[in-house]
Order: sequence, then C-alpha cells, then structure tokens
Amino acid sequence: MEFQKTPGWLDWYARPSRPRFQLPAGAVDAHCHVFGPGAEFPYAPERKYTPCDAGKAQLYALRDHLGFARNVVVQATCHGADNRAMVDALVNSDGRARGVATVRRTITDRELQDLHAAGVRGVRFNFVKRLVDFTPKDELLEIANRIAPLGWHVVIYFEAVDLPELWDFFIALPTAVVVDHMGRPDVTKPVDGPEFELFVKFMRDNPNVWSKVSCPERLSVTGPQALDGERAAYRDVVPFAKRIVEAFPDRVLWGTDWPHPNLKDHMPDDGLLVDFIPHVAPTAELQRKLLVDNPMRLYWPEEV
Ligand SMILES: O=C(O)/C=C(\CC(=O)C(=O)O)C(=O)O
Repeated sequence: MEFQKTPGWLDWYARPSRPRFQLPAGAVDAHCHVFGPGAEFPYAPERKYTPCDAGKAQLYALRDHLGFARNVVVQATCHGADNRAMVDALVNSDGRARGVATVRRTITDRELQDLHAAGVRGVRFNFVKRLVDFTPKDELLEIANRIAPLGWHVVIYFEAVDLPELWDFFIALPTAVVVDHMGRPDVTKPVDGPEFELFVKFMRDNPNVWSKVSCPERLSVTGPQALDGERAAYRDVVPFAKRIVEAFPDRVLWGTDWPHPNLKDHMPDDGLLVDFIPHVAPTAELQRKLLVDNPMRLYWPEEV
C-alpha cells in the first residue's frame, strides 16, 4: 500500500552527531517508536497523521550510534491498535527491546499472552485529542484490570490542562502508571506555579506513578534547538525535568522519542538531544537510575 505523508511532515535527522555525554553501560532508550514501513505494516485507517517510514533497522542503528543498550518501543497512534510493526521490532531485537501496546477491550487472553511473549510489558492510554478519538473510561479500566495480572503497567499521555479532570481515573488504575513527557507542562509558566505543582503532587501522592522526563524538543518554546552543535538545548525545559528527576529519582525514565512524530518547526539532532540528559540528571547516580536501574526494574524485572 502507498501512503502519502501528512503535508509538512518532518523526517528524522539523517546524520545525528555522537553525543558528548557518555551514556552509562546498559542505558535504555525508554520511549521511541517504529513507523511501518507502511508497505509491510500499513498505517491504521483511524490515524490522525501519516508519518514517514521509520523501521526497526533504523531504530537499532540509532541505538548503537548513540550508545544505548536497549529500547522500549511504544505503539504510535498512527498504527492504532494494530501492534504488528512494534511486535516485529521486539522479536527482532535479540531481546534488547520491550514494548508498550495499544489494545481494545475485544482483545482475547490468548492475544495478550502472545504480546507478553513478544516482550510487551504495558499498554498506552492516550488522551491527547489531536492524536486519538475518545475511548470510554470504563473500557480503559477494564483493560487495565486485565493487564494487571500480567505484571504490566499503564502509560498515560495527556496535556497538563487536562490533569484535574483525569485525576480520579488515573488514581483508580491498579498498576504502575507511567506519564509521558511529564504530562506536557506549559514551560512558559513557572516551574513552581500551580499547574506544575499539581503534577508534582500527583507524583508525590501516588507512589505508583512514574514519569518520562523526555521530549524537551516538543515542550520547549524558547529553545535553543538541538541543532548546529548546541549541547545545552531546550534550557526552558531543564528546570521542569530536573525538578522531577531530583524529587523522584527512582520513578523517572528517559527516551529519545525517535522518530519524533508531529514536530512542526524543527527536527532535533538526536546526538545533541542525548546531551540534554546531564542537564536534568547532573550526577552519575541520578543518571544511572534514570537510564539503567529504573527502566530495567519496569521492563526487564527478571534481570534485576
Ligand atoms: O511520540 C510521542 O510521544 C508524542 C506524540 C505522538 C504520539 O504519541 C503517537 O503518535 O502515538 C505527539 O505528541 O504527537
């Protein structure tokens, strides 16, 4: 099948630099995606965007180039609940990738078992309206209750302004809960203002809640962008991510978000993006927890 990319689509950065920051041994890129390729794994009819192809070979080449040891491949909304491209990436990773799926309530127990055998360890509930149609909360809770016995967790993606309305649903989830990109704070607001305080309280009050401190390239308003050798990029995001890393060092994850779906104004150099990490996790201990210990506990608990 032939797919036309969404107009204005930005492809990933072709020749990323090598990070200056040396990742600790065993580092996990805990948030990235594969797209198709569409000819092999068609994009879902209900998708809100059509990306460039970005397959497993390119993802694993980037992993090796940047110095990561493992990946967590998160189902992207352009594939809907058809997890085949993500599963194909997992089963062809020599055990070095685990995944997060999107499932519907119609999934059978057998299908869940098969996903588990392939390396899936979580489901993603997406509340970002430009990305997905609404799914009733009773369906999501039913799914959460079915995946809990497998030892899986729930990944949630939402905008900061929607946290108050979603709060009660989130705290009813029976598993570990991982928030994508710190709940997308508006970084033009103060880091100690009411909006981000609510997110901090969400993590403080609920010890099962984790956060990815990823996607500065998506959250930043004033940059500077991770381009042209800039190794201190996205300075407006640093106080937010650093605060979460320092307050909850055992419940944070980091990922590249490659191939960076839906960026509108620039595509970061992934090598320079890795150089963002020591700005938010300044000590070797924080870096080891963020990049190795925490993702291993969540995705490869049998090795910990
Ligand atoms: O890659 C991300 O985490 C963020 C996305 C895309 C996305 O979540 C998806 O398509 O599944 C975004 O903000 O557009």
